[in-house]
Amino acid sequence: MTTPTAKKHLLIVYHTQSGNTGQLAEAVWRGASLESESVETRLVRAADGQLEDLLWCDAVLFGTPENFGYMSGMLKDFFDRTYYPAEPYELNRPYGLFISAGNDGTGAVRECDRILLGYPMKKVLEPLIARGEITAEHLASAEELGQTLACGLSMGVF
Ligand SMILES: Cc1cc2nc3c(=O)[nH]c(=O)nc-3n(C[C@H](O)[C@H](O)[C@H](O)COP(=O)(O)O)c2cc1C
Repeated sequence: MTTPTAKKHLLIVYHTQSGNTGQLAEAVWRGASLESESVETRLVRAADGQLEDLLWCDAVLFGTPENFGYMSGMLKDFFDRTYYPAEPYELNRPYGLFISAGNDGTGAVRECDRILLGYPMKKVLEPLIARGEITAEHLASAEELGQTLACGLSMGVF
C-alpha cells in the first residue's frame, strides 16, 4: 500500500483594473490546475490576500498591470501589509511574475523583484510580460507559466 503524499500549495496573487491581468491570472490558474493531483492552487485578489496565504503556499505567482512604470497600487498594498509580518518566517518561497502592460512592463518586474528579494523569496522563472491587448499567445504562455511552476513544485525541482 502506498502512502498518499501531501499536496504542494501554489498561490496566485494578482490585481487587475481593466481585466487584462485578470485574464492572465485565470490562464495561469488553468495551467497550474493541470497538476491538481499533486498541487492545490489558490487564486487570490491582491486586495484580499493576507500573510496567511503566504504562509500556506510553497510557491507563488504574482500578477499585476504596469502602472506608471511600477506595479499596481493594490499589489504594492499587499506587499506593504505582509512584508514585515512575514519577516520572522523567512519565507524563501520560489516565485514568478506575470505582467500586463501597454508597451513596457520592465519597471513593474524590476520593482516587484526588489521587494520580493527582501521577503526573502527566490525568483525561479522568467517573468511573463504581455504587452498590449491580451492575445491567445499570451494566454498560452500564462498557462505554461502556471503549469511549469506547479510541475516543478510537485517534482521537488524548486
Ligand atoms: C494609470 C495607468 C498607468 C499606466 N502606466 C503604464 C506604464 O507605465 N507602462 C505600460 O507599459 N503600461 C501602462 N499602462 C497600461 C496598463 O499597464 C495596461 O492597460 C494593462 O493591460 C492594464 O491591466 P489590467 O487590465 O489588468 O488593469 C497604464 C495604465 C494605467 C491605467
